[in-house]
Amino acid sequence: MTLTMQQAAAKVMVALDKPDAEAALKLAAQLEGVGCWMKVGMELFYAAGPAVVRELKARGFRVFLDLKMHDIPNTVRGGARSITRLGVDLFNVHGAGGVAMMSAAAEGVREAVEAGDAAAAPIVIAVTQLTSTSQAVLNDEIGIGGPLEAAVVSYAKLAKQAGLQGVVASPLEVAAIKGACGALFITVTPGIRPRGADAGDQTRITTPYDAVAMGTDYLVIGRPITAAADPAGALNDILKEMTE
Ligand SMILES: O=C(O)c1cc(=O)[nH]c(=O)n1[C@@H]1O[C@H](COP(=O)(O)O)[C@@H](O)[C@H]1O
Repeated sequence: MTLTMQQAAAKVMVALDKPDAEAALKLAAQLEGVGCWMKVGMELFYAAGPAVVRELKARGFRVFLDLKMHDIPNTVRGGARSITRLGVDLFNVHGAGGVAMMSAAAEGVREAVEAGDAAAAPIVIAVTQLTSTSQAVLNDEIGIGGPLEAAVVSYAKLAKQAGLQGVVASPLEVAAIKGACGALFITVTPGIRPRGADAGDQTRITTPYDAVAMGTDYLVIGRPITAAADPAGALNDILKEMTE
């Protein structure tokens, strides 16, 4: 299926990895009206907190809050309640916490919605293996044996069992995840690099075009946009590539 520019924009989550609200909102202003999501991660949230999330929502962005919660189930349940009250559209927990922890996140969301503290339930997804992790690091350093794809699919199945709606993985694993968990199980994929862009610390990378061809639902893209001299132009080039 060929995407329109609007459909492509709705699949892009821009990683707003900035040190403070001023820098983040300045960048967001340049991308307003395009239709992309904003991802607020640790760097920005630890500095600017819930206020920056509310401001992005007020400016019309859909927001992915990326805090990768990983703690005992009771703590994660409470964290999920707080995040749900904040009104984000999607957030993640770490799959490494296991089924009880991931289920607690889903329960926290339900509790906040049932208490009338949130208008809608955010989508909850689990991180599988970070896109900076290579096959060699997984096997030789972390100590998980076998193919990386199998480890990712195993996390995806646990996330589904826990009642989560999807996972974070690289586009390279999307077909295997959808094969194991169904076409509707959401895949959110960082590790996106336009041809010729610096991979940086990412190891499992694909181009925006390949990510779309591999069937990913959402492309998380940071530095190729946020570190560009013209972020709006860089995003536009990526959207054009996605519609090819
Ligand atoms: O959960 C995430 O968003 C995430 C998971 C993962 O496996 N890899 C990964 O890169 N991310 C995030 O995706 C973004 C990628 O940014 P760039 O590498 O600058 O495009 C960063 O904000 C990461 O924190």
